[in-house]
Parts: sequence; structure tokens; C-alpha cells
Amino acid sequence: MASLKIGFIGAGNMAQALAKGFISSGLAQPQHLVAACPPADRHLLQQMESLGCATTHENREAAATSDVVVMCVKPVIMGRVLHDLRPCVTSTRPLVTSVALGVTLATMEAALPPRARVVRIMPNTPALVQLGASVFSRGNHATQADAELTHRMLTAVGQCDEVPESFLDAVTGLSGAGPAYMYLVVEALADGGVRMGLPRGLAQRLAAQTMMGAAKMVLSTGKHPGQLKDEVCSPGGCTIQGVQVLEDAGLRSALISAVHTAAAASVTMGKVPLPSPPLPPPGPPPLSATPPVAPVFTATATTPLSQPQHAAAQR
Ligand SMILES: NC(=O)C1=CN([C@@H]2O[C@H](COP(=O)(O)OP(=O)(O)OC[C@H]3O[C@@H](n4cnc5c(N)ncnc54)[C@H](O)[C@@H]3O)[C@@H](O)[C@H]2O)C=CC1
Ligand SMILES: O=C(O)[C@@H]1CCC=N1
Repeated sequence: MASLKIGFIGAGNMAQALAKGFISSGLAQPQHLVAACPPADRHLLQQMESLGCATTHENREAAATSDVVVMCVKPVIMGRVLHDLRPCVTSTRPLVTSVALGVTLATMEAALPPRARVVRIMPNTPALVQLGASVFSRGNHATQADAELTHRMLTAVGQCDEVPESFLDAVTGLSGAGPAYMYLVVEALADGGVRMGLPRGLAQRLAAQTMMGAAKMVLSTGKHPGQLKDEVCSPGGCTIQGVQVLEDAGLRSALISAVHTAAAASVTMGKVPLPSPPLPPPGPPPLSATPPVAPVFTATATTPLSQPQHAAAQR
């Protein structure tokens, strides 16, 4: 595994979280990672270089030199970027994985050459500290070995389950987006501590450790969260009074709605149009057997395919 070559198409938040997690877990050596993105985002490649990774502005170069490609670009440009990778993808190499929200295995397979091996992943940014929560689904031509490799990559940076693809949008709304919800809670709890006179740094550490401890209690004890909550709420004590405030404010309903809304957005944002394959020139087929030379694709920022999706992708 230490010689596994991984190519990141896109070098933003998710690519960097995975790259740092893969390196610090020992899954991959930095010199075996390569990241590609347009010149306009050169600063992101410089951040990848500071980890020891190779970088390029040529998506095809990253794909051609990798055993596994991880597509880390916005869904709105996925169809076009995958289509541009076609000359570098065969049924044997590389395995093409994607973390793009909403983009289905069928869309990926349609954009790539026949029998391309694809895997759809939904990770989250705590992969950076090897506490990621990931799921994946494999495409029609991905093998058992591909699934095992994906599982090994993702368990190196946290927990991972293979699931039916129909779960992916719900997972996106829950654990893909979930760290953002949790950061709001940590920040607000710290604000509460500050409101009561605690220094900010102490309040924030107490809030974050409390969240991590509570999460670990759920995972380690196997007890229902409601039971664990009851064990904190001493009869007639102060916690049940705080819980009542949260119930009155609709905390549970707000979180359920947040997952529902984000999952629905994943479905909508994943509907990406595919570029049509170029039509053969009219007239009889050429007598020469020389294959057409594919234009070299440079990872320049791709024109968005439709304005509303682009606007959503920028948020
Ligand atoms: N940020 C997160 O917590 C998570 C993100 N994701 C998914 O990861 C993907 C990327 O999201 P982020 O990293 O947050 O976005 P980001 O905006 O931080 O990174 C996007 C990257 O795409 C690159 N890019 C743009 N056009 C390109 C092109 N034509 N060729 C190659 N690269 C190009 C940009 O330079 C940038 O490096 C999205 O599809 C998102 O759904 C999935 C799970 C969690
Ligand atoms: O918000 C986003 O677009 C990505 C998908 C899941 C988390 N972040």
C-alpha cells in the first residue's frame, strides 16, 4: 500500500483533508500523491506541495500516473472534467473514485470509457485527523479488489462502510455536511461559556472535548443516546432544565430538517449534464489506421454548464 499512487483532481478542502489523512496514517507516501487543479488556484497546489505531494495543472497527467484517481471537484463541472479524462482511463487503470456530492455512478460511467471502474465516496473533512466518517458504493465494473482498496483507503482516515448507492445523498446530508453542524454547536456552547464569564479558549476546549467525549460514549458503549442523556440528567438537577430549553427551541427538529434539506440539495446538485462525445466527421471512414490525437487537457477553470448550479456550487 505504501507504493499506492493516488491522483487528486482538485486540491481544495476535501482533497487536502484526504491527502493529509492518507499521509499521516501511513497509507501513502507524499511523493506518491499528485494533485491537479487550474493555474488560478495555484495556491492550493502550493499547499499540496508543502505536504510533499507532486502537483500539475494537467488533470490527465495526474490521472495517467495514478493507480487511483480521487475526483475532488464541484459537481457542476464533474461531467466535463471526467469526459476530459477519457483518454487516460481504461478498464484496467486507474480506478476512478469521486467525492462529488450527488454525482451518481451512472453519470460517472456515462462520462468515462466503457467498463471504467468507478467508485462513489462520501467522506468528511475529519479524515484529516483520521476521524473521518465515510461510505462508498461501487459501480458496475468495479471489482471486489477495488472495493477492498477503497475500504482500506478510507479506514486509514476513519470509519468506512460500503452501502447501496441509494444511501449516498442521505449520508451527504448527515455526515458529509455534519461537521459544519457540529462546529456550530461547539461554537455556540463556547459562546454560552463566555456568556457566563469563562475565557474563550477554555470554553472552546471544554465544548469540543465534550462533543468528542459524548460521541465516543455513543460509539464505545453501544448504549442508545437517549439512555446516555438520561444518565446525565440527574432528577431535579440542572441538565434537565437545559435540555428543556433545547427541546423548546426545536433543536431535534432543526437537525432533522438540516439533514433532510442538505440531502435533497445533494440530489439536485448531482444532476450534471454530460458533454456529448465528439461526432465523427461526415463521409467515409479514413483509410489510415492512425488514431486521432487527443487534445491535451489543461486544468483551466471550466465554464459552468448552467448558471443556477454554478451559483449553488459557489456557496
Ligand atoms: N468540503 C467538504 O467537507 C466535502 C466536500 N465534498 C465534495 O468534494 C468536492 C470538492 O469540494 P471542496 O474540496 O469543499 O471544494 P473546494 O472549492 O475547496 O475545491 C475544489 C477544487 O476543484 C478545483 N477545480 C476547479 N476547476 C477544476 C478543473 N477544471 N480541473 C481540476 N480541478 C478543478 C479547484 O481548483 C479546487 O482545488 C465537492 O464535489 C464536494 O461535494 C464531499 C464531502 C465533504
Ligand atoms: O457542502 C458541500 O458541498 C460538501 C458536500 C458535503 C459536505 N460538503
